[in-house]
Amino acid sequence: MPENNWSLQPQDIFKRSPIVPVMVINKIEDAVPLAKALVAGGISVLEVTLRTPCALEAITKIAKEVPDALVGAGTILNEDQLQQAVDAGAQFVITPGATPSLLKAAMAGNVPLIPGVASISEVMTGMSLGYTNFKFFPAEASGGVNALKAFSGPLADIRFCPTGGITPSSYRDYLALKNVDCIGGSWIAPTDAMEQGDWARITALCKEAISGI
Ligand SMILES: O=C(O)C(=O)C[C@H](O)[C@H](O)COP(=O)(O)O
Repeated sequence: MPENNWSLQPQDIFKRSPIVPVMVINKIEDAVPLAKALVAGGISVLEVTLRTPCALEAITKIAKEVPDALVGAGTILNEDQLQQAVDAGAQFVITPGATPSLLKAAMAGNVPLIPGVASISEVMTGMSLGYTNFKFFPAEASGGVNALKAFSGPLADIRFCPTGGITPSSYRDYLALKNVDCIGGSWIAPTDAMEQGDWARITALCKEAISGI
């Protein structure tokens, strides 16, 4: 297996928080209060999706101003975005899918990549380049809990963070799987709570989710 020069190992990211909020930040002023609300609720691994114009700036601010959080960039689709996320201060990078060139570029850098996969062949491509930890996306649409159970036979040493379509009523079923350390979801950081500046509600949602595990 190739060695990596990453500043942080993906297994340490996976073990740090059982729930990874998928964050869509529309207003830069929301970035730090949102991150603080999540950390206050016991969730400290944060995925900021690069789906909004202020996402990179949000990553920079959270990395500087919320030291208890581990902030990563999501929705990375190519090497340019990978570089932008690294330059913004992302501590890890997470993608919905993966190309061999993106996998190779991240493996040569210092910031860990969690590649998105939806099939065993995609996992095998990642494994051949040294990857062991993957985002299973879109989890529910790609077979959900049953698919991950089936993956655990041939892919016994591979760890997954399922994301996509996971809800407050299904996250425990995923976390109970032996090849799952953490799950991703947007329900924990709802847009309406952010719009209302209702940070207490977000903290409460985190606490409720963590206490239910
Ligand atoms: O933008 C990305 O890179 C993504 O991977 C998409 C997110 O993971 C899903 O949007 C999760 O959202 P929910 O299904 O609402 O929990």
